[in-house]
Amino acid sequence: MTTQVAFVGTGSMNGAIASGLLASGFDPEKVRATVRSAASAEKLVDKLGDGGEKVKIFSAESSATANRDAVSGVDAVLVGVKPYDVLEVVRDFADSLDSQTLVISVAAGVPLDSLQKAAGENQPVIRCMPNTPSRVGKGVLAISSGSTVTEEQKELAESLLSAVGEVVQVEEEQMDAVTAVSGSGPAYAFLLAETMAKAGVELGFDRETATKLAAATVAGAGALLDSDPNPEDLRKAVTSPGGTTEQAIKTYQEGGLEELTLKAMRACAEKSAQMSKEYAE
Ligand SMILES: NC(=O)C1=CN([C@@H]2O[C@H](COP(=O)(O)OP(=O)(O)OC[C@H]3O[C@@H](n4cnc5c(N)ncnc54)[C@H](OP(=O)(O)O)[C@@H]3O)[C@@H](O)[C@H]2O)C=CC1
Ligand SMILES: O=C(O)[C@@H]1CCC=N1
Repeated sequence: MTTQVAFVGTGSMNGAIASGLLASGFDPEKVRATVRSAASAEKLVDKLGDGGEKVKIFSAESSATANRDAVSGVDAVLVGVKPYDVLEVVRDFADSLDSQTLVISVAAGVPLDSLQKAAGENQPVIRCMPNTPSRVGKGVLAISSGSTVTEEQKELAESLLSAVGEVVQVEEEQMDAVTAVSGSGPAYAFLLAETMAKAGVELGFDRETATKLAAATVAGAGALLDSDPNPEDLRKAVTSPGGTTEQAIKTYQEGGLEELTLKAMRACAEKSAQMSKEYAE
């Protein structure tokens, strides 16, 4: 692929996409990445993994034109700064974009309309809600395109993003729900692993062993789900009638796991909707 791509703000999320893209074989010499501090720029080489040393890295602290330099002449820009920084950062580099450069924001709660205004009324913009398993090529990336995005540009976005996971087209109004399920979702699975490890310590393991057992179990369950995306069947296959698992599942269900999960995901979606109002322009 000869596409050139710039990552503006390369932290947890954009760093995961950049690493996943490089691991998929994308030419590191076609990748630029920016961060705010010089210290983060130094650490980024290692964080990017395969080919990280060939990526051109810019820091906004070291150069006031870092983001403008990074986006100039590329085919796609992935904006991965915190939501409250997105519009200011996009406005700052907008004049350095080629007219065809695709601007993809991965920020939660920043509406397409606001991105469009910040980038310029004819600039192609896409709102994306990815997740961090993109780092290992197992992401889910929901995208919603602005009105000026051509079919060819949608294909470019899909071909770039599908290198790190599954790309799903959604309507923008579904982004709050997407954030609640897949954007924030990895944290729920990690919380489960964390909680299981703590409970393992209560049951008598040292912390290291408990964490190893819990993490390997959640990772193994994820790998099974990957080969057979049917959680209910997989759960039933572990649960022998009258056996041990049944006791644990019953305890979870009687304790309100379903209601609590719905409540947590509603809170997440509501926060995303509230942010969309805050960043509406
Ligand atoms: N983390 C996640 O799982 C997900 C995050 N997102 C979205 O991704 C975005 C980033 O979140 P996350 O990766 O967690 O945050 P991080 O804090 O990890 O990353 C933010 C990055 O932006 C850089 N940055 C800040 N200001 C500037 C600037 N002016 N110019 C260039 N770079 C800058 C930071 O550099 P420095 O380190 O030097 O400060 C850092 O590299 C958010 O909008 C979030 O909503 C979406 C889906 C999932
Ligand atoms: O917590 C957040 O706001 C970001 C968006 C989705 C996952 N992390």
